Amino acid sequence: MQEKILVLDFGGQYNQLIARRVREHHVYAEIKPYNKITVEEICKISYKGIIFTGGPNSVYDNASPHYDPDILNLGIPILGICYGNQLMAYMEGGKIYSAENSSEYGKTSVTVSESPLLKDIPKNSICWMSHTDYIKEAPVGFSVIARTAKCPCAAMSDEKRRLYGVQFHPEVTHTQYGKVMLYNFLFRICGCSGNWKMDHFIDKAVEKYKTELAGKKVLLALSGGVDSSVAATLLYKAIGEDLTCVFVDHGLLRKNEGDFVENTFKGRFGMNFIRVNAESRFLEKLAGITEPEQKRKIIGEEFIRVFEEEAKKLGKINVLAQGTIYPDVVESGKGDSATIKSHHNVGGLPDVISFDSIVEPLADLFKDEVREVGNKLGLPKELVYRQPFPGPGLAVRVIGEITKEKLDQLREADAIFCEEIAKHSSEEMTNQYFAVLTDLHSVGVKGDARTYGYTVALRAVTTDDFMTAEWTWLPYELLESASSRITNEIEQITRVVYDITSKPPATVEWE
Ligand SMILES: Nc1ncnc2c1ncn2[C@@H]1O[C@H](COP(=O)(O)OP(=O)(O)OP(=O)(O)O)[C@@H](O)[C@H]1O
Ligand SMILES: O=c1[nH]c(=O)c2[nH+]cn([C@@H]3O[C@H](COP(=O)(O)O)[C@@H](O)[C@H]3O)c2[nH]1
Ligand SMILES: NC(=O)CC[C@H](N)C(=O)O
Ligand SMILES: [Mg+2]
Repeated sequence: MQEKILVLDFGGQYNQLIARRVREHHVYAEIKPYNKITVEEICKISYKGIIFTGGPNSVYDNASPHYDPDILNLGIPILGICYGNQLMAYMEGGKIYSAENSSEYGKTSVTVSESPLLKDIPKNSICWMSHTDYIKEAPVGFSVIARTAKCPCAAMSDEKRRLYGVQFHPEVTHTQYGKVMLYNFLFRICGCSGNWKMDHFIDKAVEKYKTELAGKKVLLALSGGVDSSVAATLLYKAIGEDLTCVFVDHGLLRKNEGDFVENTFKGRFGMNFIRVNAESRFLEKLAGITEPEQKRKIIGEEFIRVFEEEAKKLGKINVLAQGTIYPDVVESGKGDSATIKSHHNVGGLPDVISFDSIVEPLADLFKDEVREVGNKLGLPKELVYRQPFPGPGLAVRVIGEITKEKLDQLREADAIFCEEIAKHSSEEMTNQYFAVLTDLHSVGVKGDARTYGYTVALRAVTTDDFMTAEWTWLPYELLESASSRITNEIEQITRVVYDITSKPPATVEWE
């Protein structure tokens, strides 16, 4: 029988990441919402282990999600992460507090003691935190097995009952020994053997869509980014000529991007390709709008209206396909997860759509898994390793009201920053980099005269899955030449700052 791990979902941002990390150890993992599976069902499936995820709630709120206490009596090893850890401590009689200065976000030094969960991990290392509440006293029967400066119980265990909890996130790569901890849990504690292999995702998907979409025509929203290009190639393999790719130039693209996408796709890969120039209608709809969520919703709706019009022109097309990936879904708020931002292709979709169905072949995958699929499909490297670019484009990088003039300035600033990164051969250091036109004016002096112009923020991040990220330590010389060129070459920009915030607590984009 196939070994399985249950990931019990309390609404954390990293649930799919936990499943994926387990997958990387060749153990199959299944995610279930905490209230959608009973203890009897858990017993019947005979899971090798259970992982409680993090979540946005506080355990002492009566309305917060709780598990059935019998779950601890099944004899199945359990690992609680963050909220899952706090919940286990709380329900077993430990003390959970929240204090103004108890929050920890991002990289944190942790000191561990001996435990099967922490085998082969040095006494001092770095873990990744994202919490406000903390366990002040572990429950009776549990020992404290890790501490940080602010967290008196950063990990706990009841070895006899094989119950473990960690306050930090072993599933994110920034936790130095997270992978080892999960290995220890799966192999030393749950006794897994690791015989599961990632099935041939491509073959399975192609088979599935061949059947599901037989006789149907599909319009694929193609941005020229990694995700939709991979989705297009996958669907083209399944349905060939019945696929039409529509690329919308909404006037919110980077410098020369529309032409790049058109030149890359037109007449290549054999796919039907249409470019729609829609700048004026997008800018009209966005005029005067400053609130980020409202911008995203307007763009999400306008995209769909364009796709509907194109579908009508082409005859009967009932299916819309998008390159949605898992992080788009989770940040838009799903189940018990908090809404961080409505990605235009998920939370920003309008309620009424004329397509019968939406197909998203990559919705369970992370960016780096999508790239792996792209490589296997033989897509060119410059496409597979393109840095991501959000569907709402520069609309979420012009803070405040959007105007064509501001967009043009930002396009220039962004192009200069990108050129300088290339000139300093720093592309390998960073996974995404761009300029933001802030809404802030500041006083400057150019040619002995007073100026009062815009402030541009530069952002570069290092990450593999875009769920968490660190700001990139770009060389000072690069930052200096980018700043000097931007303020010299673009008259209205008088100040340049560099964003040094990790995710969390910030996000990659500013809006
Ligand atoms: N300009 C566009 N024209 C048509 N469809 C788009 C456009 N921008 C985004 N989309 C659709 O929205 C989806 C989500 O956008 P997103 O930017 O997350 O993905 P992507 O552009 O495919 O990849 P990447 O994350 O690498 O930029 C895309 O996969 C695509 O289906
Ligand atoms: O298609 C998209 N539609 C959106 O609305 C959107 N918002 C953010 N992003 C991209 O997602 C990654 C994570 O970004 P955040 O930390 O800002 O959420 C980063 O790579 C962002 O560029 C988006 N992509
Ligand atoms: N990431 C989490 O699971 C956070 C748990 C809880 N909401 C806290 O802030 O402490
Ligand atoms: Mg994109």
